[in-house]
Amino acid sequence: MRDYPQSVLDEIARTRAVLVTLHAELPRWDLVVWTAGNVSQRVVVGAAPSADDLLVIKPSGVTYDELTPESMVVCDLDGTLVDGTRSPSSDTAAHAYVYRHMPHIGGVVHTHSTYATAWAARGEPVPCVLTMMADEFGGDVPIGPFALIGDDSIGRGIVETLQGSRSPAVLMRNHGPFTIGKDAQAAVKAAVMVEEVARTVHIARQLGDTVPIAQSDIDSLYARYQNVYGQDTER
Ligand SMILES: O=C(CO)[C@@H](O)[C@H](O)COP(=O)(O)O
Repeated sequence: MRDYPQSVLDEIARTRAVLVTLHAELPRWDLVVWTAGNVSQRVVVGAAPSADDLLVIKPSGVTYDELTPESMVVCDLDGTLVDGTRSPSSDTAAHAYVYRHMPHIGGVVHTHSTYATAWAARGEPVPCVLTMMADEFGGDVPIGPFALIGDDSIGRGIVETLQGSRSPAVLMRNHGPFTIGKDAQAAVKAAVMVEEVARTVHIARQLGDTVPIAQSDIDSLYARYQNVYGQDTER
């Protein structure tokens, strides 16, 4: 790690602390059990995001209450360990692939949250029938391909599915949700939101047919939420 400038080392230390807080959000919102799931954040090494960047991620198989800044693992974007006393998450290759191929993405989250994973088990996209879905996902929550862990397959499935979508979430078939964002906090928010809408639409389906939203309305809602919501001009 000594080959990196102090500014990068400082950002790594800050990111390690941020990731402890963000990992705690997964059990807080009932998105994981035991050691399932993981959160990572990109650390930009040069003047702009590139394949030379680093990622910080949780150690594999460690329970959430044991996570500390020091336990967080640093890898390069080939998934090779750069700094850490434990093995990196078993999903590190998937996170690294996303960062290599989506330079605008700064955070990746994976959970096994119940309702989103149930949709993944059925291989059916969550239809955009809620204004909240239009706001957050700009349309349906897509299904990604079945992919075995251990190489670039999961990461490739995430990127191939999301590159053409406004959604920050993909339901990898038979596995569960992966979410992306400008940073890890944005990706954690998407993980919370995808479980919420997966649950609501599931319950709606149990009560009867859902009613689609016109594409023009989805586009209008998405544009407002992404560009106006929460800003001073909203008030
Ligand atoms: O989905 C998987 C494995 O298929 C992972 O999310 C595990 O559930 C958590 O693995 P670690 O991050 O602890 O290695």
